Amino acid sequence: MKTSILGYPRIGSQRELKRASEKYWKQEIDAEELLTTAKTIRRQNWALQQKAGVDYIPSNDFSLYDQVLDMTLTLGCIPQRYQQVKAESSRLDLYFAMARGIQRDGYDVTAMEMTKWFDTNYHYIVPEFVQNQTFALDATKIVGEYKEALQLGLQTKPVLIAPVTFLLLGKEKEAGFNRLDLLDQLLPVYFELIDQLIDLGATQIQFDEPCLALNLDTSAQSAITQTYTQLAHRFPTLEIALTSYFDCYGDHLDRVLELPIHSLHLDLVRCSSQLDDILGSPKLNDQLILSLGLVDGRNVWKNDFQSSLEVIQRAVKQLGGERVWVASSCSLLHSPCDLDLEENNAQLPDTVKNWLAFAKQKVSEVVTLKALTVEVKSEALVEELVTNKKANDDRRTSGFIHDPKVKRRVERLAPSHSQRISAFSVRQTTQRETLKLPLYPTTTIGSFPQTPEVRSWRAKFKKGGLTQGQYDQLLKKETEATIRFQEEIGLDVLVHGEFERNDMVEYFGEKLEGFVFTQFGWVQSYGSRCVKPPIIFGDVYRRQPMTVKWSSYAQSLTDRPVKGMLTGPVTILQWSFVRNDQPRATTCQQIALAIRDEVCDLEAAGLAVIQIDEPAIREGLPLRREDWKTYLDWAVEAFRISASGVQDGTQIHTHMCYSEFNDIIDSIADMDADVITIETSRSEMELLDAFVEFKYPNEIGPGVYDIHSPRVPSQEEIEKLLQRASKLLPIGNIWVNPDCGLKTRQWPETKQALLHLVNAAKKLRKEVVVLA
Ligand SMILES: Nc1nc2c(c(=O)[nH]1)N[C@@H](CNc1ccc(C(=O)N[C@@H](CCC(=O)N[C@@H](CCC(=O)N[C@@H](CCC(=O)O)C(=O)O)C(=O)O)C(=O)O)cc1)CN2
Ligand code: MET
Ligand SMILES: [Zn+2]
Repeated sequence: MKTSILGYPRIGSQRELKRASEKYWKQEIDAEELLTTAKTIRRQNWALQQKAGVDYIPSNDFSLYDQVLDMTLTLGCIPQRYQQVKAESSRLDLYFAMARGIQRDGYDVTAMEMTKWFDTNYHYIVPEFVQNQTFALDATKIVGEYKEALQLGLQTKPVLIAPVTFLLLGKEKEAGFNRLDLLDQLLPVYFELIDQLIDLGATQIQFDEPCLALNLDTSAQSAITQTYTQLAHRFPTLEIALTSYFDCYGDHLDRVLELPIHSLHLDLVRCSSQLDDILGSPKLNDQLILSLGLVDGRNVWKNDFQSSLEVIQRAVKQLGGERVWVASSCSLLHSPCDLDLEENNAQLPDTVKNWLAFAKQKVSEVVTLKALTVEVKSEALVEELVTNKKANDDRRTSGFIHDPKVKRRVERLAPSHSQRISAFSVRQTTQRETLKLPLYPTTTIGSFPQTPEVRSWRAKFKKGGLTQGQYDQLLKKETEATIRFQEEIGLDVLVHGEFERNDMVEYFGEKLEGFVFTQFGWVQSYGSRCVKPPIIFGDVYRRQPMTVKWSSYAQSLTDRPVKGMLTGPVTILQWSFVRNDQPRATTCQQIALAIRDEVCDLEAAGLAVIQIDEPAIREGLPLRREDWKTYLDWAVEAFRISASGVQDGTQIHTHMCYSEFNDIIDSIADMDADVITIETSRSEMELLDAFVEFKYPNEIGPGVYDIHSPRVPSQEEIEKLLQRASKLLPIGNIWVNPDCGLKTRQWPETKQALLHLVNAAKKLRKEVVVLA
């Protein structure tokens, strides 16, 4: 029996990589210093897994920004617009230009598109393909990291984003071809890469094909067969570890069982039934190794050894120990690094802490599970089993997590709780009378730059260096300055700026009951950006108003409407680590009721516009279509519960980034928000198609400013986007806004970009008047 880890977090347990890359981008350190930091992290990760006794330790799971972008560069799939950067800059700077865009030294090139990695809060950079796409190998990174590990005496298992998934994750940038048609040209480049790795001594390669967790059309299905047939033919001795995760193989199961592969990985956390499906399948040959993904890479709860051991034993009984591996369910990229760092965390009671395991602990769990299966049980091992059972029993029976009041309120939910008083058309008329906004009303998505100063005040306050009064005073000043700025440039619906929030989810978690927090539980979201998801361990309710103070303060400063700003129930759920002892739908209803109370309190405090952000609603969609309806039903219902406590005149906004809504547009419409602001600018309004086709009835603000890049869009660019939107949507329904919040931006670029945005809206208003 062997143990295997699919990937380890690469930000460093103290976010060393984040700090180094941000310094590099600001030109405060040179490439060498950044690369040294990266190397240290890799070495620590490998050492940790080696010390724990993992058999198959991954390499190329490290990335300076994103593993898909790494593969894009490795395969030489560099879009035309970067050719000049490529010719004139280092590989590193080309890489970052593709990830973030570049607007300096005479360059002005937009970034590549970024989107969600399956149903996670991780984002990858979308490969771009053209009809006459060519590929060319640049093995620098993969080979470099493989050699680096060799020098440390370690033979690793390189991890590759595999060919079919690579193509499917990308996008055709021209009409007239299908990206899967590129497979024949792509495979030889993979072969060349594999040749090099084998020459260096690699015996096993992990081929990540998570597209196998999705519904695939017949051409994608045959692409899988073609790829692995050719690979096996070309490399007869290579141990092909075919890896998918996040859901079952489903319909693809027979196909993958027929592939000439060495091992097949199963995510048994997301799909516990598939082991028995496979063990019972006549297609299972007598050599295939099963990699049992039992240790959850997506959540923070301790593994339940007893039930994992039952699963392992079932597999071993039929296959023999040689054909069974114990593994993490997916890459540990989605787990926080190390629970041991939470030693002095007052916000994480020992009771709850004892129920948790982070990446480092999960590595040990994988190893311990093997030991418990194959070794003669030493006293220490028995002790581990007993302690683990105690922790799991304790969580199951803890009085800490159940609150009858909360459960009763959820049980009493009635259809009227998710229904606004009047239909949208009636509400729109009322809101037009009361809000008196111009055509093309302008607004922002909520947050303004979280400057190092703002973050340092919070850090100081948390450490006791500032009193509550001093901290509030500083935040008030920042809020007031932001209100004044918005008035000055002429925005129509203002926001308070969210300066008091560390993060749009963690902040609400801190205000709600049923959550605990880590101090160092960072998880990469994209590039250098990390989140610290709160942990929902028990029933959720609201103790007291959470945002009313800041919103009403901001409203008191101005005659223009200020938009109250809340995170919606589905997003709070999706971006937290969620208890697994009750359905997610139930936890979501509890959160929805808490947000509903807040919405009503904001209305009562005089806020006429309230935004309930649901950027994660699309991301939470199950990977397989057959599971969509159930999810969408409860997710939309939860949003409606949170939004439906107000009068007709109160305008409810929602906001969603990553707006690939084609398949779920009816559910988006069903949320019935008065206004939805969405992300569209990087895709040049393409993402609006769904709304147009559906004849989406409510108001809509397609983003016209890509806030994920420091690049400032010109007024003309914004006008063009608005003109395009105006051809597609009823003009009276169009809002003008950025793609998303501005917290990651700096003030100078924010000011310029928003000024361009407001001026573009003004220009369009005039044009419409002329036309009329
Ligand atoms: N949860 C979540 N998911 C999301 C988003 C989001 O906003 N939140 N947005 C989308 C895009 N993803 C994003 C993810 C993170 C960030 C982001 O800005 N993260 C910040 C951290 C935010 C945070 O928690 N900040 C804390 C802690 C800040 C910090 O690092 N403090 C310093 C101390 C600073 C000092 O002493 O001066 C430290 O701990 O070392 C705070 O402000 O209080 C970052 O990586 O830099 C942005 C977008 C999708 N998913
Ligand atoms: C990821 S969606 C962000 C919405 C939030 N109101 C903000 O502006 O930051
Ligand atoms: Zn957003």
